[in-house]
Amino acid sequence: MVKNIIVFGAGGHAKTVIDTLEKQGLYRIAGLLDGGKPAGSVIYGYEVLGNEEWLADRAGEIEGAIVAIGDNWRRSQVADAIRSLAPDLPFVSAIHPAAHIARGARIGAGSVIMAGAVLGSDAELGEHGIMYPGASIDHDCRIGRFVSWAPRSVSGGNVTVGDFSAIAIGAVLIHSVTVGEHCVVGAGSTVIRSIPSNTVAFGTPAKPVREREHGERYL
Ligand SMILES: CC(=O)SCCNC(=O)CCNC(=O)[C@H](O)C(C)(C)COP(=O)(O)OP(=O)(O)OC[C@H]1O[C@@H](n2cnc3c(N)ncnc32)[C@H](O)[C@@H]1OP(=O)(O)O
Repeated sequence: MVKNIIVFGAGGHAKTVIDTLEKQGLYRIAGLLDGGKPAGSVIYGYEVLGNEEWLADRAGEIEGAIVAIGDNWRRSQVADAIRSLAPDLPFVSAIHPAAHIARGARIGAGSVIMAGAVLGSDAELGEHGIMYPGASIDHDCRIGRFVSWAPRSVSGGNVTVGDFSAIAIGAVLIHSVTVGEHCVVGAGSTVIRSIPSNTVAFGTPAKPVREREHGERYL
């Protein structure tokens, strides 16, 4: 049965999540919640109903939620707020029918996997992960929570990426490297050696460039 869900966020990233949900065809979008947009605005035919507080009174009418915010740290803050307002509300994942999910792959709740993305054999994408179009995570990778893979970023097998890290557009991670937590791997970089947590790294080969605070903007 089609479930009623709420999408949190009404910006550019939300448009891609809405498109993915529509193609997936499993959920009915009851509306959008975004404190930064006037209530009553309409995006792709879906109304902005208010901010997170809207949920407090109506949690019973809603069967699922997804946070459609591209920034990993902001997405986690909104997910935490939803958890405290509606602890029993499950997060759903948006998976495009043109994505390829290999045998044994596991997808954490609240994730978004867009068209042309590939999650490889026995690979694990943690909760609230994002794989943009053409992103590819190969076999046996372990990807933490709130990690984003920008368009055409790719990894070899057995790669580990810690929570909250962002792999930027077109980056390449060779097999078996580890990227720590709260890292940003810059656009077009080639990671051939592991990157410690809380680091911005870029270039070919990618080198640590500076340390990074939790939640520092990168988009
Ligand atoms: C659907 C979507 O839109 S998904 C999102 C897609 N976008 C992305 O993935 C991009 C994410 N951002 C990046 O990758 C950025 O390059 C970052 C965050 C890693 C670095 O950004 P900043 O720290 O702001 O670096 P800034 O732009 O100030 O550049 C500082 C220096 O580093 C260089 N530099 C920055 N990024 C890179 C890079 N990826 N590769 C090589 N050199 C770089 C700059 O040329 C500059 O060099 P200069 O001082 O000699 O002029």
